[in-house]
Amino acid sequence: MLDVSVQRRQGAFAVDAAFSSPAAGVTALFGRSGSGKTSVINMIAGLARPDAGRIALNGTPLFDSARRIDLPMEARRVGYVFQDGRLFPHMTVRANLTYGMRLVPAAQRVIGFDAVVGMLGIEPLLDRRPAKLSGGEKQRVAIGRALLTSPRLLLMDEPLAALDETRKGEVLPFVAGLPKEFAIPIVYVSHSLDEILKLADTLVLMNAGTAVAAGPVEDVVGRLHLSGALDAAEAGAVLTTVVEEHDAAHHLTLLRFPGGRIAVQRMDQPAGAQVRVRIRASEVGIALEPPRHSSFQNVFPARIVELAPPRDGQVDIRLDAAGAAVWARITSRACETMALEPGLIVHALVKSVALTRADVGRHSPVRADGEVHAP
Ligand SMILES: Nc1ncnc2c1ncn2[C@@H]1O[C@H](COP(=O)(O)OP(=O)(O)OP(=O)(O)O)[C@@H](O)[C@H]1O
Repeated sequence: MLDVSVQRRQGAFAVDAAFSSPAAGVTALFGRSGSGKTSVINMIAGLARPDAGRIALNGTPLFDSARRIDLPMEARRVGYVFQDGRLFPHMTVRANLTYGMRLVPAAQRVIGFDAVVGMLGIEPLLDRRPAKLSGGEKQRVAIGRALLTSPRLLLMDEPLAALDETRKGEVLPFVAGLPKEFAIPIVYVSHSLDEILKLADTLVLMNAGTAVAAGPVEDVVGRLHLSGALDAAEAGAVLTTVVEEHDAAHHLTLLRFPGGRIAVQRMDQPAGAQVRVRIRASEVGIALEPPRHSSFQNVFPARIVELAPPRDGQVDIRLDAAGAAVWARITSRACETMALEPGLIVHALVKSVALTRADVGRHSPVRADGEVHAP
């Protein structure tokens, strides 16, 4: 486990955050700009000192104010990938990669040069200098450099933020593969739910310096809704599903979850693959009877769990579809006309055209022991 409980005042801003996450897979630190995400990972890395608190990795304290423990950065064995890579400009890619590796005693080096270079596909770049690399290539080298220090924990601060969509798409699969390839837990700072959907096992929600929720991504995203941490347009749910089949003629992929089937824009994942799909509340409607003639491709029964207070004439409603949380957003007028209330069984309607590739991410959860769940 990674246990973090830190307090630190920096100017007018106070961090007072506590959370625990499995020391396996990817833990995303998510929240608005200025919520304290970077401050927290800087304290884990040893770049910033908490005023008080404790940080421990698998029971080993990295910092403990009560016991006066404050391991220097190098003794923490934590790798750090910054937004902008920060490669040494005067060194070749090879020299950048081996720089960190040499600082680690040979006996502690558990990750090999060839394995990292192969996994990140950077072999053709080894003799170039950073100025001759694209943004995505630089970030892959920065990830490689951090990995070659054989860290016990890898911290990544929005490593894709400086990249355009194409480059993001190029680097993201490498990041997603790291926990499986190298069994290193990752703490990943992001304010993009799309990235989190594709990468993270655990989600820690930061708000105004505090960790307001922590847990499996699906659970926390469902709760994010009412926390004010998401813009209204982004609010919704994340479902874990399995690819059932492809409908090539209609350019759709059919996903199965305990509550039913969902058709999404055609994706490349094979049948049987586990994928997550993000369904925004604004894409979900409610009917009292299953519609007989409608364009909605996705209709499944669900029970109303709670109704949020109306805002600007709209009501967000949490539904339970065979254990999966789904949010619907309808007008308060429709809500009144239909006399919706907790406990009522209704039918959720979701437009397939709304569910694009950006909303679907392959995801193989990592267990606490580092094993990756099949499929
Ligand atoms: N050294 C410092 N001294 C004073 N204030 C600081 C210092 N470092 C950060 N802050 C303030 O602390 C707050 C949290 O900053 P932090 O960088 O941790 O947020 P963040 O969630 O990572 O934001 P972003 O998503 O924009 O990177 C901000 O208000 C910032 O201005």
